Amino acid sequence: MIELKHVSKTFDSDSGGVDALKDVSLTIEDGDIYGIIGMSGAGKSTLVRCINLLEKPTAGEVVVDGQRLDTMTPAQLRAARREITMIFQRFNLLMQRTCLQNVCFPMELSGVKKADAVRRAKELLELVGLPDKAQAYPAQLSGGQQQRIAIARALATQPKVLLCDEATSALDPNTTHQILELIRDINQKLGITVVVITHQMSVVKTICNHVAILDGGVVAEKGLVSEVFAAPKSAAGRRLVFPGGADALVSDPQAVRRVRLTFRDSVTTGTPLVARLASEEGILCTVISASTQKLSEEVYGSMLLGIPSGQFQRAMDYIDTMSNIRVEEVDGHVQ
Ligand SMILES: Nc1ncnc2c1ncn2[C@@H]1O[C@H](COP(=O)(O)OP(=O)(O)OP(=O)(O)O)[C@@H](O)[C@H]1O
Repeated sequence: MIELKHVSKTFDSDSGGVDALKDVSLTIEDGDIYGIIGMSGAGKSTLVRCINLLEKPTAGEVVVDGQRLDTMTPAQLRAARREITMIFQRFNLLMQRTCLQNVCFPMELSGVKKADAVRRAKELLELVGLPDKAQAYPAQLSGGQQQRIAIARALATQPKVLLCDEATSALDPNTTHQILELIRDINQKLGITVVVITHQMSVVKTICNHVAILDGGVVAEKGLVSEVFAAPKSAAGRRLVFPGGADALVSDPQAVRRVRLTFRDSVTTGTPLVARLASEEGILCTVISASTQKLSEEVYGSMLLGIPSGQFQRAMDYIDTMSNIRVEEVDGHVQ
């Protein structure tokens, strides 16, 4: 289990301190795939670097597998870091070494005998689907293949935790999908806990079970991906899940009040709500935006309606009678 308890990180800069993380508390269970998402500058990289103590928190505790990392000696920390490995957006492979030598490298550092290291490296190249690239150099590989080698190298010390810092951000959508499949496969086969840092919703939706949304160094909300993404409660969550600030331009806030409806399951998403409001209640709403998404094999719908101000309460009472629909009024900025 990874536990961050009231972690804060302040960087010194010429113009004063920068509070990159403010009182962040998170628990990531063993074997989970946990996404940390947020806009640029939200503190994602700082957070992930605090998990393996590449950054030392200014305050708070980092506990991995029951061991408190932030009070360890450098030697203890080096040993603990073998269990917490990391992959990066730019792969960070050693370009003068072959793929096999890259995968052997962390084993060399930790004193594994050469023959054993080579045997394990070959198994890992097999696991990531590139057994034939052992003697190739990184520059001879595509970005997706380089990330596979980086994953093999990260697994060389038999870690318990794999940290992925924007690991697919430099890849095209198809390759991204393949790498995410590989990470999920490794999580299932080896039981490794995975922490995914990303600014892409699609990445979190594809592989994560849980997610925390970071905003300005603070955890704005956290929970199951299906729950957070179906009905985000925080302003930062709504900005991520329902982008489209232009919505505010397409209806007159003086004449209509806006509500966001979120639906769960295919029966509810199939309900002709707008038509029923019109035919049964005589309320003519405008649909400002609407979408459906699939999360964890469930279908979720979201619709932003403009309801004529004079009929607002009647419409809300009617919608309240329907099951599996969550309704909330949103302000003029449509968050
Ligand atoms: N070494 C540093 N010195 C000073 N400020 C820093 C340092 N590292 C990060 N920061 C600041 O901390 C804040 C959080 O940065 P961080 O890189 O963690 O965000 P991020 O969410 O990962 O952003 P991005 O998605 O753009 O990488 C930013 O304001 C950044 O400028």
